[in-house]
Amino acid sequence: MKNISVIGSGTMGNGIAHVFAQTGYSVNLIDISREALDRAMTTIGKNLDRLIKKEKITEADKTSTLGNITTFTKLADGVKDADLVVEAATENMSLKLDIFKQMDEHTKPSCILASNTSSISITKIGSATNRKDKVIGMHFMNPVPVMKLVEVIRGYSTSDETTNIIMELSKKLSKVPVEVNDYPGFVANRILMPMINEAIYTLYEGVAGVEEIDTVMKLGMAHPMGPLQLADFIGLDVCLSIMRVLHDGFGNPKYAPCPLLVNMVEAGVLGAKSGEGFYKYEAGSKDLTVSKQFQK
Ligand SMILES: CC(=O)CC(=O)SCCNC(=O)CCNC(=O)[C@H](O)C(C)(C)COP(=O)(O)OP(=O)(O)OC[C@H]1O[C@@H](n2cnc3c(N)ncnc32)[C@H](O)[C@@H]1OP(=O)(O)O
Ligand SMILES: NC(=O)C1=CN([C@@H]2O[C@H](COP(=O)(O)OP(=O)(O)OC[C@H]3O[C@@H](n4cnc5c(N)ncnc54)[C@H](OP(=O)(O)O)[C@@H]3O)[C@@H](O)[C@H]2O)C=CC1
Repeated sequence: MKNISVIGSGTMGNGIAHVFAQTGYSVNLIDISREALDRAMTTIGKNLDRLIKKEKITEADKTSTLGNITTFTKLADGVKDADLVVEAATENMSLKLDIFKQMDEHTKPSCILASNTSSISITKIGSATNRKDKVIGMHFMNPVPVMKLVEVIRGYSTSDETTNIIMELSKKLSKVPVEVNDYPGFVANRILMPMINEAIYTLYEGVAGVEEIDTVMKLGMAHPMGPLQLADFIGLDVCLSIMRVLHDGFGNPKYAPCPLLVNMVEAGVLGAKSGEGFYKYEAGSKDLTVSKQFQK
């Protein structure tokens, strides 16, 4: 396996492109938006600079990593030589079905088609292709260059061969793969997202404020980030999409998304990527200030 294409260059796509390129793979990074691609290359450059500062890599490593990445705005051009495509576009079922249909048309028949989806059925995504055995979930965690886990999700028809290739490839990226079956939210978000949703309900019901909720979970449970800060970090739109997949998939009211989460997403308040969520985010500042909306 030599050529990797990554579709979507947002929060996750840039990190996935980064780790493949740093491991020596040739990466085609594809997004519909040229600005998103430019932003992604700037982010990858900054994250490589962090590693240089910590003397983990050299300037020459940075140059070769960036040199391994080529950007494209047309899917057909970016995937034609791929041995593996990792789709990391917006968490939306119809969008993913359309992208997988296009991937199936424009890639070599031997190419494996993976999705970084947080929760959407790999079996359903596979149904948009004529190679269901080669469709798999390759779920990286955010921030991709730092987090060790890759959740590898087998769809109903995913072959042993495809699963083994992706398990071994994840190890080559210095990650730890864990194989799971294809049910809503898989394992990671079946457990994480109801906790985040419950933290939002706790705020919504006035049990405690933003900082208090996050402090309880950071100091009481040794979480590196409180659940509200983590929701901002993941993206509130992504959190809402995942809760909807759990709610629809299991039909159990315990997964109903908190109305406050729904309202925030409808208002375009999406967390760190939009500059505001439960906290305010200013470019270049590491300070965390609670959003005006939630100040006492
Ligand atoms: C929604 C889904 O489907 C699945 C998901 O991804 S759920 C989200 C999973 N992720 C988490 O739970 C993350 C929780 N948060 C954390 O682990 C930490 O807060 C964090 C790693 C993000 C930052 O850690 P921190 O100690 O506060 O900050 P900081 O000291 O600056 O960074 C720690 C390390 O991460 C690196 N880092 C931090 N943010 C980074 C980023 N965005 N990209 C690349 N590297 C980053 C730093 O360079 C630093 O590296 P070293 O250990 O080599 O020094
Ligand atoms: N955020 C997280 O913590 C995690 C997210 N995930 C999953 O990763 C995937 C990506 O999420 P995330 O990176 O957060 O999302 P972002 O919104 O940050 O990025 C998605 C990117 O995909 C682009 N895009 C939309 N449609 C297309 C298309 N047809 N072709 C190519 N690119 C397209 C978007 O462009 P535009 O902005 O112009 O629409 C945007 O640049 C989702 O499936 C999500 O569930 C998995 C693990 C963690």
